[in-house]
Amino acid sequence: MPHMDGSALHDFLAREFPQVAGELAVEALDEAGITLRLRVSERHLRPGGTVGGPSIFLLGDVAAYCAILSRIGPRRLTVTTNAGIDFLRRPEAGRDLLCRAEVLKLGRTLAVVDARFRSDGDVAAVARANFTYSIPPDGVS
Ligand SMILES: CC(C)(COP(=O)(O)OP(=O)(O)OC[C@H]1O[C@@H](n2cnc3c(N)ncnc32)[C@H](O)[C@@H]1OP(=O)(O)O)[C@@H](O)C(=O)NCCC(=O)NCCSC(=O)Cc1ccccc1
Repeated sequence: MPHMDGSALHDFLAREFPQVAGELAVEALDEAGITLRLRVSERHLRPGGTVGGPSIFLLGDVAAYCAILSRIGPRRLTVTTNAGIDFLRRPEAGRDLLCRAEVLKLGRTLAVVDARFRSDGDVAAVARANFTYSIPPDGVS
């Protein structure tokens, strides 16, 4: 069983990361990972009218963070130490973005997460990313 379910993750983000919590929603959560939705609005668009890279990265970073916290509990100081992203296709402006983030390895100090992004209603990936996080030492949350 996960240490944090979708509702607990939602409450955690609302409390700890209110800057973005309102535009993100947990779609699905299971043992392997999470699907997080970005409610796309005007502020996520780049010149040309497609969803911009910073917004895609934000969605992936929070999805990966939540995938890890669902397994280890609310360790706030779990921090991103490495990330790489391939932008494959232009996501459409008028559709939400979904990110599926799966924990490939959960160690004592490092967690490695694989993420795929698609526009809602499409199957083709618009981006893929890898994230590594440092899990804080015992006693540091
Ligand atoms: C801390 C570490 C990852 C590793 O450090 P090292 O090279 O091993 O050693 P160093 O001497 O520098 O520090 C050791 C001291 O640090 C304390 N400690 C605290 N936490 C941790 C931890 N997790 N892991 C390890 N240590 C941790 C620890 O108790 C110790 O304290 P002490 O000395 O005994 O009193 C460092 O490279 C760093 O901070 N990098 C920048 C990371 C960054 O800013 N990322 C971007 C933003 S993150 C984000 O946005 C996430 C997010 C996503 C989505 C949504 C929301 C959030």
